[in-house]
Amino acid sequence: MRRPIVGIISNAYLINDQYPAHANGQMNTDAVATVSDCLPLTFPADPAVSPLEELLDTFDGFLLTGGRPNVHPEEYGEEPTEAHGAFDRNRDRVALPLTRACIERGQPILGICRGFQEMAVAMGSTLHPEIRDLPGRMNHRMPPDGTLEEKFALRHEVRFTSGGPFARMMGAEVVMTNTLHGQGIKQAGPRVIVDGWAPDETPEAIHFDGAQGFALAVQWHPEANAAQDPVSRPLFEAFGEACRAWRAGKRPASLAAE
Ligand SMILES: N[C@@H](CCC(=O)NCCCC(=O)O)C(=O)O
Repeated sequence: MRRPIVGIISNAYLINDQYPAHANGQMNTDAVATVSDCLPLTFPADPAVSPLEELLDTFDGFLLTGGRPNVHPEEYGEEPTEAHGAFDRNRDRVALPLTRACIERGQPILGICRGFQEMAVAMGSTLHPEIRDLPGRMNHRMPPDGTLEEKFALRHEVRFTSGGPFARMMGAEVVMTNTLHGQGIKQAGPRVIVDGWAPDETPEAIHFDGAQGFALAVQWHPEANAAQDPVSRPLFEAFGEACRAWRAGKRPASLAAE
């Protein structure tokens, strides 16, 4: 049986400041290929060329990657301010409906950083545009002038719920992660279960009440050093197993009965 195919959502770029492109980081494709053991294919984050039903029919699972632009606040009922920074409305219009469809169908989906925020908002959460401005919060942003190693260095602990899905997956209740984000969950949606927190109580890991399939999201970047990092590896391995099951036609019991 061929390997499962994982759709990796793109970000929008201008090559040479003039040539529009869809792309994603090589760390993401490498993690999906070598740790999840799936075929990574990037798809354009544009509903005009990536219709939801075709995405769902084409891919066995989805990776919503990080991205510098922020989810537009109108997706969670708020007005944009200067603090919200740049947006990518096309990606919002693909990622949020895709999240809801995957959670309903039990089709595997993994969210990273912006992808974590997209999945949280898709399921009713609100975001704060700059968490480091909140009392008692750390600066979760990457060092802007750092090297790649410095940007993706492990910077803070994440504490998981004892006995929760992340603690069981990682074999630990406290782990170290990197951090490259300015925004964060302000109010979790009704089905969003926060399962991991930074030391300043910033939500760092979520799953979804009633989700029948693999639907997990993390605020940090597990794709960095995914093959060696003891936190990243089990996450991408579990994602790959879920995609293999989907590829083999296995469906959550509640869905199989339909
Ligand atoms: N824009 C959101 C999400 C941050 C995120 O995905 N960071 C990784 C981006 C890496 C890069 O392309 O610079 C936020 O700021 O919280």
